[in-house]
Amino acid sequence: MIKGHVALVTGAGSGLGAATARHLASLGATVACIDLTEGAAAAVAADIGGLALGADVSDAAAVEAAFDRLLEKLGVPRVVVSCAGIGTAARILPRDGSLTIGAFERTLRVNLLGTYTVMSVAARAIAAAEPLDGDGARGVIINTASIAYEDGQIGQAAYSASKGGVASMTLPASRELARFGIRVMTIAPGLFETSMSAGLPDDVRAEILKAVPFPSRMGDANEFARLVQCIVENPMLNGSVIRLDAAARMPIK
Ligand SMILES: CCCCCCCCCCCCC[C@H](O)CC(=O)SCCNC(=O)CCNC(=O)[C@H](O)C(C)(C)COP(=O)(O)OP(=O)(O)OC[C@H]1O[C@@H](n2cnc3c(N)ncnc32)[C@H](O)[C@@H]1OP(=O)(O)O
Ligand SMILES: NC(=O)c1ccc[n+]([C@@H]2O[C@H](COP(=O)([O-])OP(=O)(O)OC[C@H]3O[C@@H](n4cnc5c(N)ncnc54)[C@H](O)[C@@H]3O)[C@@H](O)[C@H]2O)c1
Repeated sequence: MIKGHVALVTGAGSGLGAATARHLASLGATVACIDLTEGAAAAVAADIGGLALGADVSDAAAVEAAFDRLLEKLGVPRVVVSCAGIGTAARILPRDGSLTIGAFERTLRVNLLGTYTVMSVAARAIAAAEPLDGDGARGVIINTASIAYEDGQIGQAAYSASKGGVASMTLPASRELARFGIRVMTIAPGLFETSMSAGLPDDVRAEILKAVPFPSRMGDANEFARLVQCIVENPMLNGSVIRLDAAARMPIK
């Protein structure tokens, strides 16, 4: 389902998405790279001979338009990996008495609604495609949560809620899409070295790394990409959330 097929990666302009796009291309896939703007996806797409597409995943019309272009240029993707997302840090009750409802809404729109939107648009196209094997497999959708969906720190109520939603969607989505030969899996990474985690204050990062048993380090984006490959290549992986975290359990803050 990789070599000689089309794959779609969102958030492909950076970090885990970029590593995944590159890895799938190295395995022989033609990869469509979605990011906020076509320009943000362009460098990775150019490097791998893929297609750069610009779309805010929280904007359904933009996702549908980008997908229409993907179908026109490359055809139906059989592997869809949603990495697009934002990290949000905001207390429910900051000291200044402000309300952080806007941050909550934006976080849920991008991380949860955006993931659902991409999954919906992709599933509609994949379900109409020819089955690829004796099982009747047509494709696999891999979404990205975070260990924060279970170990959320102070200031991660919005982020953890968004990732908890992504994790909770996994089983019902896999149950529903099974009839179309589409598998749905979720990866919940621990702390990985990317632009997003670079935004963490050093003291926060240090405290988290103390709680990472082995290997006690930040993950490499290629280690995420290799799990994507494993999921695609093992048809018995369906409806599950895999923590990719070196046994980390995050501290309160
Ligand atoms: C300014 C920092 C921006 C950080 C950007 C981070 C971007 C997101 C990065 C994500 C990385 C990858 C994510 C991935 O999925 C893996 C992970 O999840 S790794 C874990 C990531 N962890 C976080 O993102 C932590 C998020 N939380 C925070 O960063 C902070 O909690 C905060 C929201 C920025 C607030 O910082 P504080 O240091 O707590 O500063 P405060 O000013 O809020 O508080 C200081 C002090 O005052 C006390 N206090 C606060 N509010 C009140 C109140 N309403 N009444 C009374 N007292 C209050 C508070 O208790 C503090 O004291 P202390 O906590 O020391 O007792
Ligand atoms: N880095 C980590 O430690 C870590 C850990 C757990 C989970 N995650 C999750 O992994 C995913 C990838 O994160 P990353 O670390 O590679 O971050 P990153 O910031 O390096 O990459 C995220 C990419 O998504 C894009 N993006 C953001 N909002 C978008 C939107 N609305 N529409 C389209 N594209 C959008 C960004 O432009 C960026 O290119 C995110 O969902 C993040 O929550 C990251």
